[in-house]
Amino acid sequence: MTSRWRQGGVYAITADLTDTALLLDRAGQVLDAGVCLLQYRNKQATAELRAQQAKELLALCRASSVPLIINDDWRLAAELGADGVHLGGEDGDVALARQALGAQAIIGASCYDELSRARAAVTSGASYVAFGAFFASRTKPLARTCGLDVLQAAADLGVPRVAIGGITPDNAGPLVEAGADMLAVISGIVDADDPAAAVRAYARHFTRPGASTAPNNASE
Ligand SMILES: Cc1ncc(COP(=O)(O)OP(=O)(O)O)c(N)n1
Ligand SMILES: Cc1ncsc1CCOP(=O)(O)O
Ligand SMILES: [Mg+2]
Repeated sequence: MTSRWRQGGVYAITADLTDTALLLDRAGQVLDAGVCLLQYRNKQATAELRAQQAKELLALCRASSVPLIINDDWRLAAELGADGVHLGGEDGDVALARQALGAQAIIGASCYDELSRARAAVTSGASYVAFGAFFASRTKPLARTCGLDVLQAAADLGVPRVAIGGITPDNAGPLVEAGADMLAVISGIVDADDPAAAVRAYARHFTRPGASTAPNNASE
Protein backbone atom coordinates (compact mmCIF):
# COMPACT_ATOMS: atom_id res chain seq x y z
CA MET A 1 0.00 0.00 0.00
CA THR A 2 1.19 3.49 -0.82
CA SER A 3 2.89 5.70 1.66
CA ARG A 4 4.25 8.38 -0.70
CA TRP A 5 2.92 9.71 -3.95
CA ARG A 6 3.57 12.66 -6.20
CA GLN A 7 0.72 15.02 -5.44
CA GLY A 8 0.78 17.00 -8.65
CA GLY A 9 0.56 16.47 -12.39
CA VAL A 10 -1.51 14.38 -14.74
CA TYR A 11 -4.08 12.03 -13.23
CA ALA A 12 -5.10 9.64 -15.97
CA ILE A 13 -8.40 7.75 -15.83
CA THR A 14 -9.17 4.68 -17.93
CA ALA A 15 -11.93 4.41 -20.52
CA ASP A 16 -14.83 1.92 -20.51
CA LEU A 17 -12.96 -0.84 -22.35
CA THR A 18 -14.08 -4.45 -22.17
CA ASP A 19 -11.05 -5.52 -24.22
CA THR A 20 -8.53 -6.07 -21.42
CA ALA A 21 -5.52 -6.37 -23.73
CA LEU A 22 -6.33 -2.98 -25.24
CA LEU A 23 -6.92 -1.47 -21.80
CA LEU A 24 -3.53 -2.68 -20.58
CA ASP A 25 -1.77 -1.54 -23.73
CA ARG A 26 -3.18 1.99 -23.40
CA ALA A 27 -2.47 2.05 -19.68
CA GLY A 28 1.13 0.98 -20.27
CA GLN A 29 1.67 3.89 -22.68
CA VAL A 30 0.17 6.34 -20.21
CA LEU A 31 2.22 5.05 -17.27
CA ASP A 32 5.45 5.29 -19.26
CA ALA A 33 4.67 8.92 -20.07
CA GLY A 34 4.73 9.87 -16.38
CA VAL A 35 1.35 10.28 -14.71
CA CYS A 36 1.09 10.88 -10.97
CA LEU A 37 -1.97 8.63 -10.50
CA LEU A 38 -3.95 6.16 -12.61
CA GLN A 39 -7.62 5.57 -11.87
CA TYR A 40 -9.38 2.43 -12.99
CA ARG A 41 -12.90 3.50 -14.03
CA ASN A 42 -15.08 1.20 -16.09
CA LYS A 43 -18.81 1.80 -16.09
CA GLN A 44 -19.52 -0.92 -18.70
CA ALA A 45 -17.76 -3.95 -17.24
CA THR A 46 -19.38 -6.60 -15.06
CA ALA A 47 -18.17 -6.90 -11.48
CA GLU A 48 -16.14 -9.95 -12.47
CA LEU A 49 -14.42 -8.19 -15.37
CA ARG A 50 -13.78 -5.11 -13.22
CA ALA A 51 -12.04 -7.24 -10.61
CA GLN A 52 -9.92 -8.94 -13.27
CA GLN A 53 -8.98 -5.73 -15.09
CA ALA A 54 -8.19 -3.93 -11.85
CA LYS A 55 -5.91 -6.77 -10.75
CA GLU A 56 -3.98 -6.68 -14.03
CA LEU A 57 -3.74 -2.89 -13.96
CA LEU A 58 -2.43 -3.02 -10.42
CA ALA A 59 0.47 -5.24 -11.51
CA LEU A 60 1.27 -2.79 -14.31
CA CYS A 61 1.08 0.19 -11.96
CA ARG A 62 3.33 -1.48 -9.42
CA ALA A 63 5.96 -2.01 -12.12
CA SER A 64 5.87 1.73 -12.88
CA SER A 65 5.56 2.82 -9.23
CA VAL A 66 2.37 4.70 -10.04
CA PRO A 67 -0.48 4.38 -7.51
CA LEU A 68 -3.67 2.75 -8.80
CA ILE A 69 -6.95 4.26 -7.63
CA ILE A 70 -10.16 2.28 -8.01
CA ASN A 71 -13.24 4.27 -8.93
CA ASP A 72 -16.45 3.92 -6.88
CA ASP A 73 -15.67 0.70 -5.00
CA TRP A 74 -13.53 0.77 -1.85
CA ARG A 75 -14.27 -2.89 -1.18
CA LEU A 76 -12.63 -3.86 -4.46
CA ALA A 77 -9.68 -1.60 -3.62
CA ALA A 78 -9.34 -3.36 -0.25
CA GLU A 79 -9.65 -6.81 -1.77
CA LEU A 80 -6.89 -6.16 -4.31
CA GLY A 81 -4.62 -4.10 -2.09
CA ALA A 82 -4.87 -1.19 -4.54
CA ASP A 83 -3.47 2.16 -3.51
CA GLY A 84 -6.76 3.92 -3.04
CA VAL A 85 -10.28 4.69 -4.11
CA HIS A 86 -12.19 7.59 -5.64
CA LEU A 87 -15.63 8.18 -4.18
CA GLY A 88 -18.41 10.31 -5.60
CA GLY A 89 -21.53 11.43 -3.79
CA GLU A 90 -23.25 8.09 -4.38
CA ASP A 91 -20.27 5.85 -3.75
CA GLY A 92 -20.13 5.52 0.00
CA ASP A 93 -18.68 7.18 2.98
CA VAL A 94 -15.12 8.56 3.01
CA ALA A 95 -14.67 7.84 6.73
CA LEU A 96 -15.75 4.24 6.28
CA ALA A 97 -13.38 3.81 3.34
CA ARG A 98 -10.54 5.35 5.39
CA GLN A 99 -11.25 2.93 8.21
CA ALA A 100 -11.28 -0.03 5.84
CA LEU A 101 -8.26 0.94 3.71
CA GLY A 102 -6.03 2.38 6.39
CA ALA A 103 -4.04 5.54 6.92
CA GLN A 104 -1.76 5.11 3.88
CA ALA A 105 -4.55 4.75 1.31
CA ILE A 106 -5.21 7.52 -1.19
CA ILE A 107 -8.87 8.43 -0.90
CA GLY A 108 -10.31 10.94 -3.34
CA ALA A 109 -13.69 12.61 -3.08
CA SER A 110 -15.79 14.22 -5.80
CA CYS A 111 -16.94 17.61 -4.58
CA TYR A 112 -18.54 18.90 -7.82
CA ASP A 113 -18.83 22.67 -7.21
CA GLU A 114 -19.37 22.42 -3.43
CA LEU A 115 -16.78 23.74 -1.01
CA SER A 116 -18.81 22.47 1.94
CA ARG A 117 -18.64 18.95 0.54
CA ALA A 118 -14.88 19.33 0.16
CA ARG A 119 -14.47 20.49 3.77
CA ALA A 120 -16.54 17.55 5.02
CA ALA A 121 -14.54 15.12 2.87
CA VAL A 122 -11.25 16.40 4.29
CA THR A 123 -12.60 16.11 7.83
CA SER A 124 -13.61 12.52 7.04
CA GLY A 125 -10.12 11.67 5.83
CA ALA A 126 -9.98 12.45 2.10
CA SER A 127 -6.47 12.63 0.62
CA TYR A 128 -7.54 14.88 -2.24
CA VAL A 129 -10.67 16.68 -3.39
CA ALA A 130 -11.90 16.80 -6.98
CA PHE A 131 -13.92 19.60 -8.53
CA GLY A 132 -15.67 19.76 -11.90
CA ALA A 133 -16.76 19.46 -14.56
CA PHE A 134 -14.93 22.57 -15.75
CA PHE A 135 -15.71 22.08 -19.43
CA ALA A 136 -18.20 20.07 -21.48
CA SER A 137 -17.20 16.44 -21.10
CA ARG A 138 -17.49 13.90 -23.90
CA THR A 139 -17.28 11.11 -21.34
CA LYS A 140 -19.91 12.51 -19.00
CA PRO A 141 -22.02 15.07 -20.89
CA LEU A 142 -24.47 15.54 -18.02
CA ALA A 143 -21.84 16.13 -15.37
CA ARG A 144 -22.45 19.01 -12.98
CA THR A 145 -20.35 22.04 -13.75
CA CYS A 146 -17.95 24.06 -11.62
CA GLY A 147 -16.22 27.42 -11.95
CA LEU A 148 -12.63 28.45 -11.37
CA ASP A 149 -13.65 30.43 -8.28
CA VAL A 150 -14.39 27.19 -6.39
CA LEU A 151 -10.96 25.82 -7.21
CA GLN A 152 -9.37 29.03 -5.94
CA ALA A 153 -11.50 29.10 -2.79
CA ALA A 154 -10.42 25.54 -1.93
CA ALA A 155 -6.80 26.64 -1.49
CA ASP A 156 -6.88 26.39 2.30
CA LEU A 157 -8.22 22.85 2.57
CA GLY A 158 -4.78 21.37 3.07
CA VAL A 159 -5.11 18.58 0.49
CA PRO A 160 -4.37 18.57 -3.25
CA ARG A 161 -7.07 19.89 -5.58
CA VAL A 162 -7.99 17.90 -8.67
CA ALA A 163 -9.77 19.41 -11.67
CA ILE A 164 -11.85 17.20 -13.99
CA GLY A 165 -14.19 17.46 -16.95
CA GLY A 166 -13.49 18.19 -20.59
CA ILE A 167 -9.90 19.19 -19.94
CA THR A 168 -7.61 19.47 -22.96
CA PRO A 169 -3.98 20.59 -23.17
CA ASP A 170 -5.32 23.83 -24.65
CA ASN A 171 -7.85 24.72 -21.94
CA ALA A 172 -5.93 23.46 -18.90
CA GLY A 173 -3.80 26.56 -18.24
CA PRO A 174 -6.36 28.57 -16.24
CA LEU A 175 -7.13 25.52 -14.07
CA VAL A 176 -3.50 25.18 -13.02
CA GLU A 177 -3.27 28.94 -12.48
CA ALA A 178 -6.39 28.73 -10.28
CA GLY A 179 -4.65 26.15 -8.11
CA ALA A 180 -5.36 22.72 -9.58
CA ASP A 181 -2.61 20.38 -8.40
CA MET A 182 -3.75 17.57 -10.68
CA LEU A 183 -5.59 17.43 -13.99
CA ALA A 184 -7.85 14.37 -14.20
CA VAL A 185 -8.42 13.36 -17.79
CA ILE A 186 -10.20 10.57 -19.65
CA SER A 187 -11.00 11.32 -23.30
CA GLY A 188 -8.16 13.76 -23.87
CA ILE A 189 -5.76 10.90 -23.24
CA VAL A 190 -7.56 7.70 -24.17
CA ASP A 191 -8.97 9.05 -27.44
CA ALA A 192 -5.65 10.54 -28.51
CA ASP A 193 -3.78 8.86 -31.38
CA ASP A 194 -0.74 8.91 -29.12
CA PRO A 195 -1.80 8.73 -25.44
CA ALA A 196 1.77 9.19 -24.18
CA ALA A 197 2.21 12.38 -26.20
CA ALA A 198 -1.13 13.59 -24.83
CA VAL A 199 0.04 13.00 -21.25
CA ARG A 200 3.20 14.97 -21.97
CA ALA A 201 1.17 17.84 -23.43
CA TYR A 202 -0.89 18.10 -20.21
CA ALA A 203 2.22 17.71 -18.06
CA ARG A 204 3.80 20.80 -19.60
CA HIS A 205 1.39 22.88 -17.52
CA PHE A 206 3.24 21.72 -14.43
CA THR A 207 6.72 22.37 -15.70
CA ARG A 208 8.01 25.43 -13.97
CA PRO A 209 11.62 26.53 -13.40
CA GLY A 210 12.92 24.71 -10.34
CA ALA A 211 9.92 22.36 -10.14
CA SER A 212 10.68 18.81 -9.00
CA THR A 213 10.91 16.18 -11.70
CA ALA A 214 11.24 13.38 -9.16
CA PRO A 215 9.59 10.17 -10.30
CA ASN A 216 6.72 8.57 -8.47
CA ASN A 217 7.67 6.80 -5.33
CA ALA A 218 4.55 4.83 -4.70
CA SER A 219 5.68 1.93 -2.64
CA GLU A 220 8.47 3.23 -0.46
C1 LIG B 1 -10.50 12.32 -10.03
C2 LIG B 1 -11.96 12.13 -10.21
N1 LIG B 1 -12.79 13.17 -10.01
C3 LIG B 1 -14.11 13.01 -10.16
C4 LIG B 1 -14.64 11.79 -10.51
C5 LIG B 1 -16.12 11.61 -10.66
O1 LIG B 1 -16.63 10.73 -9.65
P1 LIG B 1 -18.24 10.52 -9.56
O2 LIG B 1 -18.85 11.82 -9.31
O3 LIG B 1 -18.49 9.43 -8.60
O4 LIG B 1 -18.60 10.02 -11.02
P2 LIG B 1 -18.15 8.67 -11.75
O5 LIG B 1 -16.73 8.78 -12.14
O6 LIG B 1 -18.34 7.52 -10.80
O7 LIG B 1 -19.03 8.59 -12.93
C6 LIG B 1 -13.75 10.74 -10.72
N2 LIG B 1 -14.16 9.51 -11.07
N3 LIG B 1 -12.42 10.93 -10.56
C1 LIG C 1 -15.98 11.32 -14.34
C2 LIG C 1 -16.27 12.74 -14.58
N1 LIG C 1 -16.80 13.53 -13.60
C3 LIG C 1 -16.99 14.78 -14.00
S1 LIG C 1 -16.57 15.00 -15.62
C4 LIG C 1 -16.09 13.40 -15.76
C5 LIG C 1 -15.55 12.81 -17.01
C6 LIG C 1 -14.18 13.29 -17.33
O1 LIG C 1 -13.80 12.77 -18.58
P1 LIG C 1 -13.26 13.68 -19.75
O2 LIG C 1 -11.84 14.01 -19.42
O3 LIG C 1 -13.35 12.78 -20.97
O4 LIG C 1 -14.14 14.87 -19.87
MG1 LIG D 1 -18.40 7.44 -8.75
